[in-house]
This record gives sequence, structure tokens and C-alpha cells, in this order.
Amino acid sequence: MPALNVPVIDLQPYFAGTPEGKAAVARAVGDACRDIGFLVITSHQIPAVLVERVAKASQQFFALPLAEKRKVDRPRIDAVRGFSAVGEEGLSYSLEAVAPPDLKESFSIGPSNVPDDEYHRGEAAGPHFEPNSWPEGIPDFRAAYTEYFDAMSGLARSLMRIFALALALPEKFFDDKIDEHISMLRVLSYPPQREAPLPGQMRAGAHSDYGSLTIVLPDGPGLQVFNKAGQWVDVPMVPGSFVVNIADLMMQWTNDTWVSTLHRVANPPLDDAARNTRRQSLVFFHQPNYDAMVECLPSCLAPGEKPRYAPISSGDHLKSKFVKQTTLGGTATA
Ligand SMILES: O=C(O)CCC(=O)C(=O)O
Ligand SMILES: [Fe+2]
Repeated sequence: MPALNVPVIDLQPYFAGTPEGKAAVARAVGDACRDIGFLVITSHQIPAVLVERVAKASQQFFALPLAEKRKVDRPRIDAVRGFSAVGEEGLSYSLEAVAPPDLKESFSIGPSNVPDDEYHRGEAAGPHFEPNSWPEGIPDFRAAYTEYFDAMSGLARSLMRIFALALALPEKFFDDKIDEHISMLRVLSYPPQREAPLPGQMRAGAHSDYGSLTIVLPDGPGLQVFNKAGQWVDVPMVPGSFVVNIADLMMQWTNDTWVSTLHRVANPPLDDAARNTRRQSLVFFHQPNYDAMVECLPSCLAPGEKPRYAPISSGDHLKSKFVKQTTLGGTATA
């Protein structure tokens, strides 16, 4: 029987570095990825002050007048950079369902300090190293965002090492596939809901994420996960933790052994206090190097079984998600 709730896993024994500690964490994480695709992590080594700086700079940004935020508007559909306003995106578009747009706005960045060479700037790089745009007038914004992006890159690498152990691979198996990762940091602001949402409208509609893994820091409840029993369950709110989920590319890499699970952000309850509450979450979408090949991992294939998917590069996998969204008239997000 798979676990039906999102487990809380302490990473301390992994970072302590004993073989037994690492193996125990890898076992717990592997079980979570197989059963529900979500886990909450503690002892992750990300300083609380850094989190607070990003949260504060983001609050200042989202409090700006719309015209000011529009100055750093997202440039193109395939370049997830800058600001997207409420009503411009619907996550459930990616599931081919037509639903009203999500009740959220966002600001996104990709990698910074990108070298000016062929790998990063040539045609093959596509939009993956698109420059970031930065709002003016919020002193710590750029520094906080870039430092947080780097901190998340480090945590994602540790998580990928734990994944490797959980998948009976050498611990550093994924290292050279994520050393030029094309991840995205996206801060989401869900405004207070003073008016009732449209039928079917949510803070974020049901969707799965695209890449290898996502690291989420919500500042309040609402995130729900669709478990294997077909129930929506709340992700536990644990102070000082992060929520981690695996995403579509990892599911494909593991030949569907691990699950990229549907999730959504529910509307606040209808009482006045909750309706007046703004929600903010920091979301890091980890995506391997654009040329990393995603092909069935050896430990995910039982004897006599065939891989379910043809090999595909991380960049092409991501592109396929955007193409799907644009044909539906929605805009790509997660
Ligand atoms: O805001 C959250 O808690 C999660 C948002 C999310 O799932 C996403 O943007 O992909
Ligand atoms: Fe998501």
C-alpha cells in the first residue's frame, strides 16, 4: 500500500555523511518519490535569513503599481523571465483542460552570470539562458534573488545525489547532467480574494511540474496533492522546511517508477480573515542541462522489460511542454 500523505524527511543524516545515514535518507526519499512524488524536507542547510530577504524583496515588488511591474514584463512565451500578471496564466492549460486563469502573479529568473560562449549563447541554447530583467528601486532584490537561485542549485544537487542513491546509482551520477542546469526561480504572489472566484478558478489549477524536481517554500496553506487513492491531501506546513516534488522529466527518467503528481493551490476558505490573506511562495523549478539525455535509468528496468519512452534531451523535453501549451492558447509556466 503506498503512503497516502506527504512525509516529512530530515536530511541531517545525509549531510552528516555516514554511509548508514545517507542510505536511510535515500530510502525514505525513494519511497516518497515512488508513492506520492512529494516530500517535506528539514535540515536542508539553507539559511533562514536568505529566505527572508527574498520573501521581503518579493513583497516589495508585488506591492508596486501594475504599470511599474509591467516594466519588467515577460518578454516572450518561451522565455520565462520577469513579471506575469494575474489572469495571464493557467497551470491546468498544460493538462489540455480549459479552465479560467489562475489567481496569481509571478516574477521569474533563470541562471545569472552566464558565460558568453557558444554553449550558452549559440543556437542550441535556445531561450534557456535568456538574460534576466530586474525591477528598479528595490535595493536588495537582485542580490537576494541571485543568491537564492544559487542556494537552490546547491540544494537541488544534493537532492539529485540522494535520488541517485535511492535509484541504486553512483551518488554523483547526475552531477555532470546538472552542472549547466537551466532551472527557473519563480516567486508567486496570490492576491487576497475579496471576490468569489469563477467556477473552477483556483489560485493555481491542477497540474504537474515539468522538470527534474521542484523546491517550494509556501508562506501559508493551500498546496494540495492528488494521492494514489484519488484524494486531494494538504501538504503539511512545517516551519523552516521546504516542499520538494519530482516532476515530469524525472518520472520519465525513472520509467514511471517515480511519480510526478498532480497538485494545485486551493482558494482560501470563505471567511473574511482568510480571504484577505495574500499568499506568497518561492518556487525553484530544477531542469537539467539542455543537452543532458533523459533515457531510462538502468535500475528502473526490470529484466525483460522495455523502456516506455525514447531518449530525449532535457531541452527538447522542456520545449515539448511549451509547444503543448501554446497550441492550447495558454501560457507556459511550471
Ligand atoms: O504556490 C505553491 O505552493 C505551488 C505552486 C506550484 O505548484 C507551481 O507554480 O508549479
Ligand atoms: Fe507546481
